[in-house]
Amino acid sequence: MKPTDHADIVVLGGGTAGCVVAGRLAREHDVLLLEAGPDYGPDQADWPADLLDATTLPASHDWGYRAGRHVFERCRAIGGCSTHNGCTQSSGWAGDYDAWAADGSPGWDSASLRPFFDKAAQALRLRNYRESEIQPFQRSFIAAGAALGLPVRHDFDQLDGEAGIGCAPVNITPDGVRVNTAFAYLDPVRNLGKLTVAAGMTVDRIILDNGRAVAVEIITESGDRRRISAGLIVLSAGAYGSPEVLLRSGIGPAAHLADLGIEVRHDLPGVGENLHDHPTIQLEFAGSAELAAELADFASTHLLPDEQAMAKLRSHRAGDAPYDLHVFPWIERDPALEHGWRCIVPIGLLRPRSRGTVRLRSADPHALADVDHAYLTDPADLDALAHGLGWARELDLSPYLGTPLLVPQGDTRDWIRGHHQHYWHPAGSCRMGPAGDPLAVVDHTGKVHGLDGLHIADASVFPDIPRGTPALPTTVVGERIAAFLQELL
Ligand SMILES: Cc1cc2nc3c(=O)[nH]c(=O)nc-3n(C[C@H](O)[C@H](O)[C@H](O)COP(=O)(O)OP(=O)(O)OC[C@H]3O[C@@H](n4cnc5c(N)ncnc54)[C@H](O)[C@@H]3O)c2cc1C
Repeated sequence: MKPTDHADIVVLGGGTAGCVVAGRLAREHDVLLLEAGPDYGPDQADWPADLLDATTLPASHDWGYRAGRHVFERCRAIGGCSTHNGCTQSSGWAGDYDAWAADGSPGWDSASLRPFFDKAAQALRLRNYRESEIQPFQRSFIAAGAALGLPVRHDFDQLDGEAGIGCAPVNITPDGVRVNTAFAYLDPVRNLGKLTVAAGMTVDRIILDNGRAVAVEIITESGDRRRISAGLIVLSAGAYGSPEVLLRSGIGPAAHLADLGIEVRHDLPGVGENLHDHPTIQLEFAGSAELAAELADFASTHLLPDEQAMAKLRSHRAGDAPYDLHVFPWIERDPALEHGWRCIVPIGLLRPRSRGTVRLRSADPHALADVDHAYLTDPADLDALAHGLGWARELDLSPYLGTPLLVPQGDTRDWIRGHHQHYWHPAGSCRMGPAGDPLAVVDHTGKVHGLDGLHIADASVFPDIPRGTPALPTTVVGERIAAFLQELL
């Protein structure tokens, strides 16, 4: 569908949160949703099979962000990362949100957010695995964690959840389809006449006039440049994409913009700062013959998801919080190994202190940003990961694990420094906070400080990433900011 030259509300980025905002607002208002990738529509028959299949992570539709040995997958399709993610839905801890509110973001305390978590859970059709659906490797992980003293609990979507081990709810239908936010939020309003989804549209920049965002410049798939004026713009291009669009628009740290030859339209030092993610370190083993046989047996009668169970652990760095680490094992097919399976046991730090940046390489809208996560630059992060690694090495998964493929060698801390990975959870690069906070980019309603007509709603606004997987919290960001906007409109 072709976009018009004016829209009352334009949402930039049809990803996890963008679909929520567009879907909620399009019940009453005219909304144009612009997405760089394809929109496969409401009929699952039109979707690529890999994006529907929730048992494993798809490799298609990736934007292509890289830095050194790190690959930062991001989905370039309607639904954004909700269209290719692992479907684990966890909320994080109440205290994380209460801290946001205490730091000057009213309406984000856990009590205020509970109804939005409930709405998100309902829209995403969250459900818990039945006992019989838990595959053998994941079952053995729960048993091994329990043997080390962790209580078995399936409370990952509870803001008052405790340390423990079990399965989080998932947004997966019983027949294995990933319920992305396009299915959950766009499909119910596609036929109401107020939503236009324009796919294949790369947002270059936002046009400002006298301190107000008034239009957006886009590039179509055929390379044409178009300008669309808007009454209200909501930027939802994700933790890498949203700072990219702001910086190309001349909204960001003046010195960085000047280096790139971009005219400074609004000096906002926090844009692209505060980038963080959950850093991880992982153990890897070849799967044993026994594991291969049991998986084949299980798969003959059940869906076989790669990942299902998780542990929440408490390190000595957790402070008042009940936990600060996840251990989230998965299996993957590896034809180079004798029995065809690789077993991965990653440990993720849920409240990292290290902070990095998103910086433009050039003003070219097709050039991906320079993403520097600065993982483990705060020594406390390394300490906490080392604690989790020690716990994971105690797990007895013995009947299922064969040859160790990746385990610590030499000094553990040096080994972590050389092998750490990430949990695919970039956040915080347009952080929320009060006007007096020099690095805050948006206020509690998502409005960009110092500008009218421009809001942001996605994982970039997290001041500190919640201690849970971020898909559900990001959906809640969409719900929360859509509700603030409904009050304004
Ligand atoms: C491989 C993987 C597995 C994951 N597994 C889980 C999991 O199991 N559980 C969990 O909770 N979290 C998981 N996550 C993380 C979670 O999915 C993300 O944190 C969350 O979806 C981010 O949502 P968002 O709205 O901020 O961004 P996105 O969903 O990335 O949305 C951004 C959208 O903007 C579009 N866009 C970007 N730039 C432009 C532009 N210039 N013009 C037009 N459109 C643009 C993108 O194409 C995309 O559609 C996973 C992530 C990945 C990558």
